[in-house]
Amino acid sequence: MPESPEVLRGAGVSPGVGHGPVRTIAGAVPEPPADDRHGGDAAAERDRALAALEAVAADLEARGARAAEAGNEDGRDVLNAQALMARDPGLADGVTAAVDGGTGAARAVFEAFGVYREMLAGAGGYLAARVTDLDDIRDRTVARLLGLPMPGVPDADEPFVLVARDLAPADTAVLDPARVVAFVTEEGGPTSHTAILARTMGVPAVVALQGATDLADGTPVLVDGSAGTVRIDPSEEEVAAARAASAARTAALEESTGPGATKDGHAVPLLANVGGPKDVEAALANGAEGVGLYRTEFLFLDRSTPPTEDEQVEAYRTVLEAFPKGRVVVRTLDAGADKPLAFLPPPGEEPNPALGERGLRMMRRHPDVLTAQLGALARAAAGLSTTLQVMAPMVTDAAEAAFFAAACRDAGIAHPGVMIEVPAAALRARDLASEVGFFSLGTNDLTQYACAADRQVGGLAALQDPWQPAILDLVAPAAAAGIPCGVCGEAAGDPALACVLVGLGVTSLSMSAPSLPLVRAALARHTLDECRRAAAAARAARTASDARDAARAHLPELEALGI
Ligand SMILES: C=C(OP(=O)(O)O)C(=O)O
Ligand SMILES: [Mg+2]
Repeated sequence: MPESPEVLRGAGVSPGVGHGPVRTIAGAVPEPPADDRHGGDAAAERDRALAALEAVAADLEARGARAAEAGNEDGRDVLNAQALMARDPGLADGVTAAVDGGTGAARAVFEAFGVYREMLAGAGGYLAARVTDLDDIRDRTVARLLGLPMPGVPDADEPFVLVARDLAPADTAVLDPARVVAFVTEEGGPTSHTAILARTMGVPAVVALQGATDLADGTPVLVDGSAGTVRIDPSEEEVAAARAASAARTAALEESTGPGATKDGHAVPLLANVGGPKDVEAALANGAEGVGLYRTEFLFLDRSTPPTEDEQVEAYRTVLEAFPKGRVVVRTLDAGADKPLAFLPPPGEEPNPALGERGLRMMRRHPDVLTAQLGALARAAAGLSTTLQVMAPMVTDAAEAAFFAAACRDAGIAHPGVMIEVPAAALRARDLASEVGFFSLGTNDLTQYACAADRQVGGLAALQDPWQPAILDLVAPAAAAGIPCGVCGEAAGDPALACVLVGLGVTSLSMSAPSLPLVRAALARHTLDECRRAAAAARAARTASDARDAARAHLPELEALGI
């Protein structure tokens, strides 16, 4: 049936249904003209400028208090630090001097911030990373003085659908999942960090939706994060039907508990992807049997110096202790490309950072950082019953796998493994399997590299699809290489694809915690044989969408789960 023009289609990256009015993150605030002069009353103009700064500081503090009430204490700290910047006496002096010289309030604010901006940018590292925070305060103050809409996440009393070109980490620090019923972005691919964040928060999301930011504020929309659709001005019946499907799914999910297994009892441990101790609660709440991917670089994003061994031990031990009967797979730092770390910059200009020094390549250049991390991991696991497994990202061949295994052995780590996310490693998985004890397939990067489609480019979403039969062809040799082979890329969280991966021989699945129940339910309703038939049918297809359809034909129970 052709779809009505009221339905826009993007990439569904976080399941669920959200209904509410559109609220758009306002666009850039323009620079006030350089010749902006006030009418002559300098005292009044100065008061206006300083009052605007104070109002911005107070608003940031109020948002901080709301973030803390919603349990987001990191968000509160970021916002309080911004409020302090807005109240900096040196900044007020700069504004006063410019206004006294005849400059209009908005331009005076813009120029006073400019001085600080240069100082911070010049300082490099952590301080340079604060330039964005400073720009945000400047833009808020200028918007207030010029009567323009406030940039950043809008304030609203009723639940709303947040629409943006893309979401910056600073925008998301204050998001309250009770108020934001869905995300819709014009950019961002299925493996972008906006998509990962949406899944972590359990908020339905559609990304790479062309024309998203043309939706007028207040337009009612119905977002389906599984189908990737946004229905404009839906009827009451449509909203009710979507809600009913969503409720049926929730009911089915409530029945799905316990360890992961197919209908005929083939065990498939279901694990969580975490970025640090803060994600443990959601992992446990969703029944994770352990951690399949601990992205350690997220602990150290905002620092100009490497973390000390003691700091690391604490962060690792908290996660290890949460799974005394399970396993925790920790990934060594994956610095570079989409996860730049200030204290580990690339050695020089890299025209293609995704193809540059990242992951294990970076660690080989900084062996001291790798040794310290492995040492901290060994210390963190000492005396605990949890099984610690440690894996390296961005491994290309058997020599690199051997290097990593030796470094682990030297540190006293018993279970070294590697991620399979470079096509060369997947094709020669047997060579790598003789060096390490396990594989974990990173389907996000594997898809990026196999399809030559940068995961940060929203326009290429169709090519960043792990249903591409070529990706399944790369999974197969890794799963058949004779050592345990999990999947920790986002593909593991797609219930239909999870069944296919199990059919290809994958031995565990790790995903954002909110995806666990649906994957558990999908597996529990299909036999290993059905999964194998679905996998064979998907590999025999010629396009990603044909592969999806072909697999579904062998997974009859997906529909009952609203998938
Ligand atoms: C799990 C993966 O790692 P990341 O998304 O952190 O690069 C992957 O590439 O699939
Ligand atoms: Mg990766």
